[in-house]
Amino acid sequence: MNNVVSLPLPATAARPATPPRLALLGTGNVGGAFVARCDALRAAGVPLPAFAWLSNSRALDPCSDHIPERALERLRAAPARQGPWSPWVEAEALRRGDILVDASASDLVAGWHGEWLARGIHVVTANKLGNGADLLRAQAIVRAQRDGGARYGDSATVGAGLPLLRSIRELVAGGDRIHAVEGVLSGSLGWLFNHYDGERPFSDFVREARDAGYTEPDPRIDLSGEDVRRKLLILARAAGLSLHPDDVRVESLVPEALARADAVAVDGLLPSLDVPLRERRRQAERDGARLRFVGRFEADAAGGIVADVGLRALPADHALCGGSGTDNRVAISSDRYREQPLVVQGPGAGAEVTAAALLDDVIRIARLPQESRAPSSSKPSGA
Ligand SMILES: NC(=O)C1=CN([C@@H]2O[C@H](COP(=O)(O)OP(=O)(O)OC[C@H]3O[C@@H](n4cnc5c(N)ncnc54)[C@H](OP(=O)(O)O)[C@@H]3O)[C@@H](O)[C@H]2O)C=CC1
Ligand SMILES: N[C@@H](CC=O)C(=O)O
Repeated sequence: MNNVVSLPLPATAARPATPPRLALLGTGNVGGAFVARCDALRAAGVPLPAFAWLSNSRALDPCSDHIPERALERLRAAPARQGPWSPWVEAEALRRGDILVDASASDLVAGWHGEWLARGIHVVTANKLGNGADLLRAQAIVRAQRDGGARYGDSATVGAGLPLLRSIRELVAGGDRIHAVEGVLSGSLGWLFNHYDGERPFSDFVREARDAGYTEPDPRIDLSGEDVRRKLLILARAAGLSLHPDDVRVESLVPEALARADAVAVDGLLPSLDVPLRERRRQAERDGARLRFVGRFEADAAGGIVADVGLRALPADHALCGGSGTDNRVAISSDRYREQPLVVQGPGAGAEVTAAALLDDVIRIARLPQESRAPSSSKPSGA
């Protein structure tokens, strides 16, 4: 698990009879929307596990007053810290059956997913770096589910909860081979190319998408195609394909200087996107085409896989040109959907839909009977 194995591990007591509790990592856009949705559902009478604690990179709050909104406020006001230490590392121990929600974009946190699962702690994540990055880490997560008997809720990682991953898993469980997945998998890039008019600078639109909470905390992760690569890896692995990050050819939109810049300099360098994107749009317009940022993998029966991510100029009546706003639009071809693919479309970014997907997974896990919530023989989902 890379650099995380040396950190002190919270002890996990085996107390299967106690009700599960929630722990939340990340108090940003998605974490905040998650807390707000928990409050709204509780007020509507939906039973939810209580919070054991909430945390961000700066502090941990045990939520002793049982008012998560206040804990959120305290955490957001916590002073900055130096160094790689994370407050939750020394937190009150999570127990077998508890549910850890990862609403961070942290590689360090993702490196812990397998560890928690192996200890019987369920992990529900919007963070794609668990099963959408290194193949060994994704495989360890599958093994840890099997060994620890805990569930991995990853609905929020692709399409912000759209029934994409679920559909692929159900097709595979039903005996289908997945032949191809192709589509607009980025909500922010979908929004950008739905709105970019070639008049106002592209960088203005990027700032709007960032301020609306559609982009990753660092918008270069979207603009470089990295976010789509991660989603493609998650989908391919759900389809049973052992795809490595380097197996995906990625065309980045980010000029070299912007790619190399420190985080604080990113905003000032966004205008370096403007001229190249204006030219791409003008050329597409001359050709009667539309720009769409597309991710695709195709797998043949012999195990060969082609996977790529990049900006394409598509005929205006192309199936992937449909949709609006932050819509994802994704075609899945399989044994049964050979001639006409199964198409899933809907909002693929935004804090509210993402938080709803996280909470759906939490509710699904919390409602499982105790014995199937944490048996040593429960079936793993994922890669
Ligand atoms: N926005 C969207 O539409 C979607 C987002 N996602 C995913 O949701 C995740 C969160 O996105 P978003 O809310 O926009 O991001 P934000 O930047 O708004 O929030 C990230 C949070 O993670 C916290 N964090 C960072 N490192 C650590 C750490 N080591 N331990 C604990 N907490 C940490 C940050 O803490 P601090 O405040 O101290 O910096 C911050 O509170 C990302 O992984 C993203 O890919 C998934 C689907 C859709
Ligand atoms: N930044 C992502 C958010 C959801 O995963 C996107 O643009 O789709």
